[in-house]
Amino acid sequence: MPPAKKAKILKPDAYDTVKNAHASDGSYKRTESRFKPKVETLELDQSTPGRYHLHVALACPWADGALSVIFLKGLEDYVTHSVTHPTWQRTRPDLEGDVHTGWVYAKEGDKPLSSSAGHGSFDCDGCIPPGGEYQSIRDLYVGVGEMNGPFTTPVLFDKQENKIVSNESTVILRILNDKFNKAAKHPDLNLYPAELEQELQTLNDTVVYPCINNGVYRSGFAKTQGAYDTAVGELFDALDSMEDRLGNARFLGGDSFTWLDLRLFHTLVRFDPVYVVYFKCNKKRIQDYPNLLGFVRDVYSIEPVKRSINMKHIKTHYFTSHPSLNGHSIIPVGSGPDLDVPSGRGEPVKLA
Ligand SMILES: N[C@@H](CCC(=O)N[C@@H](CS)C(=O)NCC(=O)O)C(=O)O
Repeated sequence: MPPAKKAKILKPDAYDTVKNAHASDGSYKRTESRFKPKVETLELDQSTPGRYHLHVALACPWADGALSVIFLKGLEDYVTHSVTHPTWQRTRPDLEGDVHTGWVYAKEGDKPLSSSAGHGSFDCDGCIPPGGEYQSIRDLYVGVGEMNGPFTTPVLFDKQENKIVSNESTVILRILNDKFNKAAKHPDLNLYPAELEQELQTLNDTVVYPCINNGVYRSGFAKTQGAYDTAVGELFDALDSMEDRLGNARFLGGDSFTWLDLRLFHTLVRFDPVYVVYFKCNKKRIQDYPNLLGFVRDVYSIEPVKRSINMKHIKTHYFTSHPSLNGHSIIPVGSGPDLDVPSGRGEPVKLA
């Protein structure tokens, strides 16, 4: 048998997509999503199972949050989903000069993939291809005429019309909560209680999104010391304030679990295993915040949320996808606190 071909080792920077989206002061600027329909006026089909499909990277907090809502609402038979390989790959490996790397599809049992710089070997466990001709998330965007990236997950896709319904997680969450209740097994579960709408939106817009959800990325992708110092300072101020808030209430809006808890959870559950090390968010760990740790355990105890968490995909993605941050794709040993223990914050969580 001929010897297995050795992967070619590339220069770390050559295949790295964490190169775009920075301001002149070195701070990270996330690109706005392009498909943000107004949910109130959106008309969606509620009687054709499988028409809508969610493309998910399980490592991605935004996409994984959307998958949690599919499970929470009992929509898995109506809105199908697929799961990418965790390690970013060149999406046009045969095209010389096209150095884009991003999410690609594989199926369980396929041969493991190396990082785009040629290091390591990462299996395809948990990958679910979407069927059809899509090899990557880029293919999906290109298929609807969107030639320029970023080619992000989540994407809610309408297979009948061959179009992207939305690629913005906040919009997709609201769609899944509001728009498929005839098909949902749990139509009464409402993650957007009207009486909390304004309060939660303000808390999101001023603290949770900019300083925490996006704050970890602003810290980790900063290209100057000043940009990093600002981002990490705002991040830990925000975590301190959430620690205080969750000392007085079980969830951000009080007794009931909402979309904003889900958004906060998906960042916190990745914090100790990934962001502390990878994004240099090491002033404190979630483990050092009793209320935040209890909150993460409470949310993780909600079975449909837990079902959406795949720690192997989470760790593999971050540590193997950006050669300029972790050239040899070594995955650190820690996986964060044990989440399978009672939070000590009262009765087991029950959803309304
Ligand atoms: N605003 C978007 C952000 C989505 C996003 O940035 N997803 C990342 C993964 S966590 C991605 O797919 N990045 C691919 C790339 O930048 O090439 C949302 O919340 O849906």
